[in-house]
Amino acid sequence: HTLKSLWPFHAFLHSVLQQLIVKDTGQIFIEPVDQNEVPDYGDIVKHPMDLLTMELKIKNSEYNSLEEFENDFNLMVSNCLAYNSKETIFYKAGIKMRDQGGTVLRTAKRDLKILD
Ligand SMILES: CCOC(=O)c1ccc2c(c1)NC(=O)[C@@H](C)N2
Repeated sequence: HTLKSLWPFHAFLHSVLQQLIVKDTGQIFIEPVDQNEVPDYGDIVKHPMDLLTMELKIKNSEYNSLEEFENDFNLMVSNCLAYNSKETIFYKAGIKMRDQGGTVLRTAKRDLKILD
């Protein structure tokens, strides 16, 4: 059996998401930005994304490939780097998530290839 046939694809994505959640030590990516707390967020960020929303999309089978999952990860990070100025904690956490999450995704992509 390969992972693809034995294990539903969404179980694989869920394990990748868990690894990204571990990297979010400041827990700033774990749920949607509260636009009541950050009133101008919607003026700058047109397509918000966060890890909880990605989990719900996995459950709804909305990802048909690792690339689609990766696109939402990259959207989440680019929103963070676009909205927050460079000297902020949020921006620095965005850089860290881009780098550490990128490594998680590269390994996941390699794992999928090996299993084919
Ligand atoms: C309770 C106030 O919460 C926030 O101000 C806040 C909380 C979470 C945030 C965020 C802001 N900004 C962001 O760019 C994304 C990454 N996360």
